[in-house]
Amino acid sequence: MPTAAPGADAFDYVIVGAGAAGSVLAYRLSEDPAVTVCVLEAGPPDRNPWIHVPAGFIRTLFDPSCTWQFRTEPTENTGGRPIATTQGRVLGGSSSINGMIYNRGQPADLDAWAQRGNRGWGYADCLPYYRRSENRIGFGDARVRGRAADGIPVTDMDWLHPISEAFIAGCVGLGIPRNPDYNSGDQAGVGYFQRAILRGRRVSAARAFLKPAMARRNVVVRTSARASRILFEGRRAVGVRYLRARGGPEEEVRARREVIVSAGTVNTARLLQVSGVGPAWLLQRIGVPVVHELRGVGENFRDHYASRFVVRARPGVPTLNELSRGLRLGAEIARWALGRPSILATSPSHVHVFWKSFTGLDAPDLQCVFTPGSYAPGRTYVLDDYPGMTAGAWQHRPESAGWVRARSADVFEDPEIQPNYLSDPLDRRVHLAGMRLVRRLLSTPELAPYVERETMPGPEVQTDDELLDYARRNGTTTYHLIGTARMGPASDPTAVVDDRLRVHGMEGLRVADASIMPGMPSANTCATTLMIAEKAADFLRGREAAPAGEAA
Ligand SMILES: Cc1cc2nc3c(=O)[nH]c(=O)nc-3n(C[C@H](O)[C@H](O)[C@H](O)COP(=O)(O)OP(=O)(O)OC[C@H]3O[C@@H](n4cnc5c(N)ncnc54)[C@H](O)[C@@H]3O)c2cc1C
Repeated sequence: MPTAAPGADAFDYVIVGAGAAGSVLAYRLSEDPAVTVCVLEAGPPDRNPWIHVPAGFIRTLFDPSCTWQFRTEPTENTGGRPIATTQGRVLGGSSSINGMIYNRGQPADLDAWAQRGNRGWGYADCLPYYRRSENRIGFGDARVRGRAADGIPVTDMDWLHPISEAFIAGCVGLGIPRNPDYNSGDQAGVGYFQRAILRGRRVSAARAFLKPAMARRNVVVRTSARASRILFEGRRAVGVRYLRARGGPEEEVRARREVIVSAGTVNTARLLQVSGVGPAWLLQRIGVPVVHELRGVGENFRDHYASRFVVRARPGVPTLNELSRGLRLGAEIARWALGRPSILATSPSHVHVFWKSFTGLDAPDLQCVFTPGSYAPGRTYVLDDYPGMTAGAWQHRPESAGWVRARSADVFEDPEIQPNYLSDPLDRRVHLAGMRLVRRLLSTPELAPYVERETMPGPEVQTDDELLDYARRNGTTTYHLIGTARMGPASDPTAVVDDRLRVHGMEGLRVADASIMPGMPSANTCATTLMIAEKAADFLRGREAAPAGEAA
């Protein structure tokens, strides 16, 4: 039984991770002035100015001072390449470095969670929590969209490019309807993305939720505090040990009520493992005594794997590539400073297409994205020095699953991350259909006036084998990591948390972040993570579930 380290202090709740989920939890739990909350965050405060300028995404992604520069294990399906699955390591977590897209997915995603035995997680049950965490500014059905003053602002794209308009018109010409609100519960169609951007600035979960929480007297946030171990008395979590630097002295904070792990899909699994909760064989391998065997910890890892097509635009078309250089960039900066629409305040993807890999499907199984700019071959987010446009596609709900496994008990050593991208035959089939759809979307008569030629993969790549070979050698993550502490009933031997997010077999320990998702939403993952944290806050506060919303 661990004894309190010198200087240990105690709070009602200790939250590990000030990311998307941790920020919401800190805000909601501290609404009760009678409780105290401590948040441990491995990264620094979010003072880096590039975090707050939406276009700064390109810079922060590669900056190790505010990111975990994780790499996956190479496989044949990634052409022997490791893939950079970078995550945010800063206040706001990945919501401080992400693409800012707000996308809830499809009602059926959540209904499938409920069908797996997770009571209270159907779409109608979750809808009030999406609404609670959102402040939709713009069009939307009031029964579905949230207009909470303290929610994350979700605005419409305000910088519209003629190429994007032509791309959308081309999609409509192919029979894909224009969708006025893909977050309404009816996702199919084409249109502009909605974003967590307000008045030209990114609104991370830290800005929306953590900062207001920090203004309260009952919240303490410790930055550069990397949790190294959850402390247990028997099966009960009683606190957390953390390190300020590798090899430094361990400090300790005690939890009177509960420890909540919100460290993100990779780090949550790793922290549970190094604390003795996980597959016995793995704990033995890394030399950690077993507190409780749970073989699902770190398993069921999923991500979206995307392939992108690049088209060279006709000379003279001012795409993002030209607008982000020289005098034109100066003009864009001036527009941004004046609060006018500017490329500095856009999300990396501008247009969405949610569509089907074959006709006859009930709902889209593909997400396609389009941007009137292009990136240099093999280099993520470095713009080409000629006019270009990019479209990509990924499968909504991949079957391929992998794992996250600690390599040692040292939380400064990156864990093994194996997503097994494209390993399931269905995923390869849907991925191929997505690539062929993207090519069709880039070949419409409406877009033709802007198109010179396809440069990636290029017209010589035509057969299924050639396209898959291109996907294997050039595909990338979309950074939507989920599933390593999957929610499910105790009868499921691979479940990690129950439907109130309590870790099976333990007391005083919950997980609330993207890792609990039992299946991949048909979407980018931040909106659903915020919803999960809102629900977790109600569980922790012993509140009745919010009345179920309208099912779509
Ligand atoms: C580059 C990128 C682009 C993305 N684009 C989008 C998008 O456009 N739209 C969308 O919906 N989703 C997007 N996502 C995904 C989305 O941001 C995540 O799903 C979401 O942030 C997950 O929230 P989380 O709370 O689970 O983890 P995170 O937000 O990653 O937060 C986890 C926090 O825990 C901290 N932490 C980890 N380990 C420890 C430890 N041991 N001790 C203390 N603190 C610790 C981390 O530093 C981090 O701050 C993107 C993600 C990335 C990385």
